[in-house]
Amino acid sequence: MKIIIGSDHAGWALKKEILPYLEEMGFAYKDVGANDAESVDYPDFAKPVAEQVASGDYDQGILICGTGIGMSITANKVPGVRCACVTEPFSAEMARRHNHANVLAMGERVVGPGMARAIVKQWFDADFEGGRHEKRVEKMMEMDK
Ligand SMILES: O=C(CO)[C@H](O)[C@H](O)[C@H](O)COP(=O)(O)O
Repeated sequence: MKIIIGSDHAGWALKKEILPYLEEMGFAYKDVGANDAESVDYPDFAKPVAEQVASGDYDQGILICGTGIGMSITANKVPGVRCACVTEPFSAEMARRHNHANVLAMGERVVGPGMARAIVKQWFDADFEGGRHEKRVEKMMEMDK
């Protein structure tokens, strides 16, 4: 599992908490920044993460900003990306099992480090179920064409 992760200044501190957890889980990751709390623009980080997931260079992306919303709106503009902005583990699991989501967005101003770890665990523990969800995801992806 290859993961690409990015944040803006408002998600940087939470990203720092998540990176060692990814290592604990045995995942290789690439961090595209931000690298400190200096104010930056979230699309500058969401775009490269989303593009490199869409291209297949990475299996999954993680994006963290203040709320996760700006990151998710930006990521979902890239064809092939299914980004879910998640605030608790049940939605993380469902986003993977039903929506075949390939980018996780979270907000540092919304979830604490413990909740974020629980979200990340559920995200990577869950797999796409296929079946009745297959054609629904296909219908979504048709809109990228
Ligand atoms: O895009 C966002 C909201 O949808 C992110 O939460 C940003 O991190 C946030 O807008 C940054 O806010 P700031 O006041 O510039 O720190």
